[in-house]
Amino acid sequence: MNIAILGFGTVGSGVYKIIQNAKRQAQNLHVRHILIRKNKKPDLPEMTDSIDEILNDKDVDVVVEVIGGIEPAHQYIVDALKHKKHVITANKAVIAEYMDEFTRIAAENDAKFYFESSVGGGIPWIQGLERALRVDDVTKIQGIFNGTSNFILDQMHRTGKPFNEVLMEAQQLGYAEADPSADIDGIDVANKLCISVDIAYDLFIKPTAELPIFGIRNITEDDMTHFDKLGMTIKLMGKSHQRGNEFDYMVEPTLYYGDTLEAHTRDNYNLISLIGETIGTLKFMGQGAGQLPTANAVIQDILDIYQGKEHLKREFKSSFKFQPNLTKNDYIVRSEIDCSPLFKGFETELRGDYLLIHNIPVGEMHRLMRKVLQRDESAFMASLPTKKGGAAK
Ligand SMILES: NC(=O)C1=CN([C@@H]2O[C@H](COP(=O)(O)OP(=O)(O)OC[C@H]3O[C@@H](n4cnc5c(N)ncnc54)[C@H](OP(=O)(O)O)[C@@H]3O)[C@@H](O)[C@H]2O)C=CC1
Ligand SMILES: N[C@@H](CC=O)C(=O)O
Repeated sequence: MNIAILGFGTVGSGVYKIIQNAKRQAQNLHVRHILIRKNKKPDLPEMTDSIDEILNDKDVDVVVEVIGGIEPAHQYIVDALKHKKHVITANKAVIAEYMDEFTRIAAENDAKFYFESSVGGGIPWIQGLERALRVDDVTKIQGIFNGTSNFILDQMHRTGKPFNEVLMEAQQLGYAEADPSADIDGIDVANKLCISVDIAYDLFIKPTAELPIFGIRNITEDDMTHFDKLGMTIKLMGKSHQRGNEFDYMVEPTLYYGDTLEAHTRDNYNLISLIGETIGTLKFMGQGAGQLPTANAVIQDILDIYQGKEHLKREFKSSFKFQPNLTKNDYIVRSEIDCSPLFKGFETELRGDYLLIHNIPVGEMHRLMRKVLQRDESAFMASLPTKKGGAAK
């Protein structure tokens, strides 16, 4: 099977490396072209800066898009599918934005569009979710979806190193996005949750600014110490629930007690869970970022095509409505301003530098927190865990 790799960075070079050292079924794969930027000096005989050379090469079976970003990645994927080439991508930003278009064009051209590596890096999450959906409705998805933010929070927690130092380490290790604000502001989790929700509920939701998304940019070493004293560990989570004809969606820092799997998810690892009617809770864990785990998932998709393994069909026809206030949580807020008047309709409690807000609808919490941020751009919030039926105090 002949492959063209678009983009030769962390993931692209990982795919090349695995195929060059091929073992087992990967021995059936051959890299025919590697697209590099215009005017960049090619270091390998497979390198070209001409996308047309790749699109017009009848012997290319699969195009692997790992350039990242929206354009030209979007155009290259569309063009490759229209040239009847199968497309594999790890680019969650472009999938979250154009999943419906890619799915339609792939079907019209009898081509496959697979993207296992885009959510959870090396974890077979999409495969697991699609498999669960063969039998069950999935009523809840929640996960640590971002390796960089998990690495940052875990390192801060275990070593006490400052945020910026561990962010730099994550960048050096190849975990972070080209613009790491996507990792720390929750945008990358938002994209991955959109992709998961699209598949789980068979609808198409784009990662817009109106969705409840709050990242970890503002967490401080003092916050970490405070949470530690409470016996809790903080994780950046993506969550969605489906009830009746409605679903919710949120990205937010979340506190976990030390005896949970989430609290024990370290380094660049991700932990993604689903709840299905008959299967109950299923958890998927593995390296959510990094060269070889991600490249491994790309290769798995290519091998699925090689073996003629079909993935789940998507029609995006479900009538579920987005309801930001479907679920309620307790939250902890740190701000330099007195923000309790903003939350006056809810039960609140002042604990030192932190305000606890009880039983507030999630959408409302995120809406009010945006108001807090307008007056104090360093404010931070996290949702609190429930344990044995009760809210954390
Ligand atoms: N790194 C990871 O752990 C994971 C990454 N992903 C996703 O995979 C994709 C690739 O990520 P990653 O490999 O880390 O990113 P990198 O930035 O390391 O690699 C991207 C490569 O594409 C090249 N490139 C950019 N634009 C063009 C263009 N127009 N034509 C040709 N080449 C181009 C870049 O060149 P230059 O260096 O000159 O900019 C760079 O070599 C992203 O969508 C990312 O979100 C998904 C899961 C995990
Ligand atoms: N930047 C991403 C890369 C993988 O998706 C992350 O850190 O998870």
